Amino acid sequence: MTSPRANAIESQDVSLIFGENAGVFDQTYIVPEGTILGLIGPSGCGKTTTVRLALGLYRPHKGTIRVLGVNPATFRAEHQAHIGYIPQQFVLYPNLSVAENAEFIASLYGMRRSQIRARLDELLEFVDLTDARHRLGRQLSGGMQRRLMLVGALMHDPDLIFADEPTAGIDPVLRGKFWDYFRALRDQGRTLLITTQIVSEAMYCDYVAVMRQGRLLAIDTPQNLKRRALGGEIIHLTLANPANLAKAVGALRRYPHVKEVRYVPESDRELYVTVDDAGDWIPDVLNLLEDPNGPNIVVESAEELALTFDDVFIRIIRQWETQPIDPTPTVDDMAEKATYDQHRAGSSYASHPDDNTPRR
Ligand SMILES: Nc1ncnc2c1ncn2[C@@H]1O[C@H](COP(=O)(O)OP(=O)(O)OP(=O)(O)O)[C@@H](O)[C@H]1O
Repeated sequence: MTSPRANAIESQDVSLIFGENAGVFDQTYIVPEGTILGLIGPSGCGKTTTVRLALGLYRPHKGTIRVLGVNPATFRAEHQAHIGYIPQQFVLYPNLSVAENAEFIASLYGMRRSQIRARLDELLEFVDLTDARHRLGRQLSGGMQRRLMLVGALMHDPDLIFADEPTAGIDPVLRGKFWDYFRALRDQGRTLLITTQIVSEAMYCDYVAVMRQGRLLAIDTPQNLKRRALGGEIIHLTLANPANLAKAVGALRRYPHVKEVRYVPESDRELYVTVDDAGDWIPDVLNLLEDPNGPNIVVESAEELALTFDDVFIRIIRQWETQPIDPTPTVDDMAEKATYDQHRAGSSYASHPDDNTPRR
């Protein structure tokens, strides 16, 4: 068995309270090294505050936070050298070229000219800005400015990258490209914490934290969040003959692996059937219904109901509003669950010596 990766970020019971429902409350989460955590929630839910706490720009009123093994409130230049940050409000020098803007940022990290030149060529290529390297900041489109900010955040080759709503207000094609960049950085072994209000971006993340009113409502893999929100996965069944609907419901409700059977509104021959894993159970459900010695029902189609992340998030928020849910993963996808739980178990928040030595 491979040993779990270390955690780039460990936050335990962290609160920073600006006012009633303003700030962050009892935040417990981890970000394993080499993964992307997406922090998703509406405006004002506390995403930027979460990032600022991890950067050491804010100190918590309560709880502990460790970033690359260190309390971020005590970060020194040697720690910051491992961290890249794309803030929500970015600054570009309008009269400097693309290359000069990036060089200026790199010089703040004390990089040498030869290092800067090699790194800049590589990064401009990475974000398709090579042809624009001599263009002035004020001549760049909004999308080019964003890509230049990414270059600036990566110049000093950080291990851990924070990006605060990097895809806000940009077109879907460029948004997709940004997620390609982020996943490529993840594949190089870097860790990313990315905030967004765009719920569908959850699918690009390894782990997703759903935030509302300063609280983390749920943290898990995108697939597991779907399962938790729905109580499993849903098979959408269409029968050939409406006359068999009641018989099918009876047979399915007696089947131990079926968790729930619901009628599809305004249809006389369709059903939603909740199971643990739709892919695994569709053949069994078909065999059960079509058994000539049993119900003998002809099924016209059976497929997994593809719900969007918007549906999933609405359900998570509704569940939280009616009965606050445990934010820890409770899932049955063993591989993914084991990974996240191993990281959690391995993070002994209370036992960290309060040292100030960067881990890498
Ligand atoms: N320095 C501060 N002083 C007082 N209140 C603050 C401060 N910073 C943030 N807040 C409040 O805390 C809450 C969370 O703000 P935060 O900026 O973290 O949210 P957000 O999810 O990043 O929002 P957005 O998506 O609009 O950037 C908001 O109600 C905000 O008004």
